[in-house]
Amino acid sequence: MGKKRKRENRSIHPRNKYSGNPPDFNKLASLYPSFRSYVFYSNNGKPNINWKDFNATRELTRVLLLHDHQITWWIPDGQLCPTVPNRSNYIHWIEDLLSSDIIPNSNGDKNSIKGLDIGTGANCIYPLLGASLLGWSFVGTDVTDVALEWADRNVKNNPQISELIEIRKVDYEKQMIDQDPNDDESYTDISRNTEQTCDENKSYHGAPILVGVVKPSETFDFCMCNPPFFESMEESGLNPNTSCGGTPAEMVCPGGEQAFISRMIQDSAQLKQCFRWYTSMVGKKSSLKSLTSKLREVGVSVVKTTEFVQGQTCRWGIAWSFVPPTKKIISSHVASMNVLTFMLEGIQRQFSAFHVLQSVESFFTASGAACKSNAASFHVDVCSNDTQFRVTVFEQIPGTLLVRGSLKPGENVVPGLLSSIFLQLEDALRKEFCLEKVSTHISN
Ligand SMILES: C[S@@+](CC[C@H](N)C(=O)[O-])C[C@H]1O[C@@H](n2cnc3c(N)ncnc32)[C@H](O)[C@@H]1O
Repeated sequence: MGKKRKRENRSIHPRNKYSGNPPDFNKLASLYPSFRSYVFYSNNGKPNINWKDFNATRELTRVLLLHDHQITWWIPDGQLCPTVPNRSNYIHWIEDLLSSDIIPNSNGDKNSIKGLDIGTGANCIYPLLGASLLGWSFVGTDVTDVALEWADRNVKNNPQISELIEIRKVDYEKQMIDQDPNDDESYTDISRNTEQTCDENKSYHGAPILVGVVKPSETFDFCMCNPPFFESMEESGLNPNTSCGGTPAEMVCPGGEQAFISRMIQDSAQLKQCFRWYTSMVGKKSSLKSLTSKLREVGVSVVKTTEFVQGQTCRWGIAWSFVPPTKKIISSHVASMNVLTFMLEGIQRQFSAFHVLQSVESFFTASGAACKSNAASFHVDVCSNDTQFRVTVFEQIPGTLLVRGSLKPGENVVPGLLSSIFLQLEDALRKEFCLEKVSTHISN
């Protein structure tokens, strides 16, 4: 129990309303009679609810949204019931991305942030939280009638923020008609490009996600998505310890999250800078690697990942952008294929740039290359049979280093060789120095 609490504290975002301040069931029970009926007291006198009871978890979400966010909210039986503290973490992570200087902030007006929530669900949780916590405006999309009807109700029942939220139907039929019936390519050719790295060639054949949903000339600061993670309801194996509901339409899509997010990536490669940040939740850590490779293939400028620990389950977040990174982080000549860069974030306290430099040297020496390191300017010159290059380690902020590899002037290298060496180096350094949680890749 102590262990679990520690884990939750570690993961909750510091700006989350519930960080260090978990929901007070006693107080909520005394204020809301409808919630009181679900609260029971365990032997140690602590109030709790039966997490396996959908009605109890839905009522908790209702009173938390009302009490802490002044949001009037409801969903019909069986629809996916969100947990408010956990969903808030994703919102705050996006807030961090938007305020970071990883990419330049072209939208100078902090007060007019606009996001698109892919698959907003009947619960419409992200637009409701984003609008009430941060004043963001949203387009929330969905495909099912029940989701669209209830998301709309949840918006209309909150006139204080309703102006900020548009619920948009993803019109599958219309998209199919608009498409040239002989032109199957528009949706299949990009998937072919990424199939080599696609998990068992799973591809998405569902409704449009971004292309065809975003209107011409529309731009957004970000998109977010809690995708259908699973390939079947059996796979979802509904958590026996909780009852958060969830219908097949909400939980399942052919190919699962791999296919869904891969389509998001393909769409983003067409829409490019229509969004400053593309983001999605990821249900399985194993999906991250293949998604990250796909992102590299389509030429994104930045990828960031994070971990959301949600009680006993873990989820991950992945974010990417086509906006060129700020000069502050990465010099302009990074665009040349002769320079590769990656960030090491979450470096454990006992390690410094010097340790990383030493490790870079051992990494290349172990593979038979000759190395000459310069501790004063934090670089190692590497000379192998194939090529010569310099690796430099830069301190960014405490706990974050930038590692840059650059070919010696005039040096040519087999295409892809430097990036493949760098992927391995990045992997090795991350394993040695970083807490597992966060990683950032910047590549050209
Ligand atoms: C896991 S639920 C997420 C609901 C809500 N955002 C949340 O976090 O609780 C996934 C949602 O995506 C919707 N969906 C599936 N395919 C979609 C598509 N192509 N475009 C928009 N929404 C889609 C489903 O109907 C469902 O409401």
